[in-house]
Amino acid sequence: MKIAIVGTGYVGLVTGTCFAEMGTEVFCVDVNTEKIENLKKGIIPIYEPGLEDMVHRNQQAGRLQFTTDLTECLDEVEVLFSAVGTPPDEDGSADLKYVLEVARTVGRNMKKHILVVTKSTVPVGTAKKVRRAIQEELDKRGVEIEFDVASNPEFLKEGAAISDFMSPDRVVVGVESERAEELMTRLYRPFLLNNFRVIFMDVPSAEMTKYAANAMLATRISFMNDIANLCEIIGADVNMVRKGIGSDNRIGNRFLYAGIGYGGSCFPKDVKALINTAKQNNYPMRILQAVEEVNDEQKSLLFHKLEKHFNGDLKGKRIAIWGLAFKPETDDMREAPSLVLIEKLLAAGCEVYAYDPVAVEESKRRIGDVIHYAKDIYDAVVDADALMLVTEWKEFRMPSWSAIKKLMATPLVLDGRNIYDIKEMEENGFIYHCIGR
Ligand SMILES: NC(=O)C1=CN([C@@H]2O[C@H](COP(=O)(O)OP(=O)(O)OC[C@H]3O[C@@H](n4cnc5c(N)ncnc54)[C@H](O)[C@@H]3O)[C@@H](O)[C@H]2O)C=CC1
Ligand SMILES: O=C(O)[C@H]1O[C@H](OP(=O)(O)OP(=O)(O)OC[C@H]2O[C@@H](n3ccc(=O)[nH]c3=O)[C@H](O)[C@@H]2O)[C@H](O)[C@@H](O)[C@@H]1O
Repeated sequence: MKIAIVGTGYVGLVTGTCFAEMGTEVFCVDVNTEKIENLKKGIIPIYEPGLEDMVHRNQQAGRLQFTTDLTECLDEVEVLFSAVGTPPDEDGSADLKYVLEVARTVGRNMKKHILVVTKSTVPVGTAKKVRRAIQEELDKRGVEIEFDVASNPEFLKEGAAISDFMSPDRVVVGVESERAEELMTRLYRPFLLNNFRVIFMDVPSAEMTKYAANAMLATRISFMNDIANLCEIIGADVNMVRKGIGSDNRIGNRFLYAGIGYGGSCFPKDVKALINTAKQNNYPMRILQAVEEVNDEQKSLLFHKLEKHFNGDLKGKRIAIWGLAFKPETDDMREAPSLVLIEKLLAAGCEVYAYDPVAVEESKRRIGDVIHYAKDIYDAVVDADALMLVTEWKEFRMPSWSAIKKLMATPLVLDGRNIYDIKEMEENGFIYHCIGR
């Protein structure tokens, strides 16, 4: 089968490459000329483990092609996935301009039946708008061509995108016709040969499932951060509490890690969008409002701990930061807790020395040289008054504490991800603060 993926970002590039890996012939389309020219040369625009090799392999096999012109492949493909961005509008609702632009391009140029599948995260009702936009363009042309729309939200996580896509827990598909169901079954069967886990449903339910999943995961994180903050006040240890509750099958042990708040391109955006959808329908999402509030405050927690340690006097302090990306195994810094922390540190008159294994270029693009970039974890802590652990990259887990103690001006460590052992840190002579203990 031949398919097109429109939007070659995190989701589009991974989706296209994984479908090609299963033998599908894929055209990846993007309006960003530089991105497409680079991809044609095999240069991958994002850091995602395993992606580069897979792109090259499928490019060489001729199954994966890149273009800026959708009309080049529109006559050949049976299915078109739209995976363009849906950034938050000013009021927090999802901005659908790119999604509808793709729909209009399809309507203006299609010559035969096509199934248009929205993979982007979009509010309930979007498939209807996509259908209407395509139909309006067909009407303008005065032609009658059948087409289907479907919803297939994506659940991959950055940093684990390939394995999430290749072996998904489930695939959710909203359809309105048997033809669409049959096409989607053909596409996903190779991924789920022995245990077919495609859940077919109506389109609005599929659209809603995506927001409900992200909102539920964000809720777990804010809930645990709230519990952690209380643990700290009353003398309990959130790590123990996490183990204690996570071993209950009904709760499960994933996504229960307290920290300095969730970031990334999706949880913050999707929680806002769902609150907004509810508001537009005169329903208050009380739980999600609290989830957001807890998360916003949590991003400042490490800064407040630092402020408390130095009795509010941070002017001229030299602070080391380990980790800039919003989570490990990615260079993505969208809504990263590091950005909130850096802003506060600079406003308080600190000098910041940061290190991240892959996100330095992205940080320079976003905030430029307002901070110093260290060449490794040891370089970052030279003469530092405090070390703040922001992203739990594996390479930060077992540093040489004796070397670090010699390099730092003050042996103060603030761990925003609870990766170090309190006893060991104290034995090594550090003043150690973490979350929820
Ligand atoms: N990043 C993630 O981990 C996940 C994202 N999502 C959702 O998937 C969607 C895409 O997200 P990302 O891949 O992160 O976005 P992204 O910003 O990385 O990529 C979007 C791409 O679409 C392109 N584009 C915009 N308008 C276009 C048009 N008219 N024609 C062709 N290309 C166009 C842009 O140039 C860009 O390369 C969003 O709705 C997001 O919420 C869903 C699951 C996971
Ligand atoms: O819609 C999306 O874009 C995606 O959003 C998240 O994936 P992602 O944002 O890539 O990363 P996560 O691993 O979910 O982490 C999100 C944030 O939560 C934080 N987090 C995660 C887990 C946890 O226990 N505690 C915690 O603070 C992470 O540090 C990170 O800042 C979801 O996990 C994916 O299923 C979804 O497809």
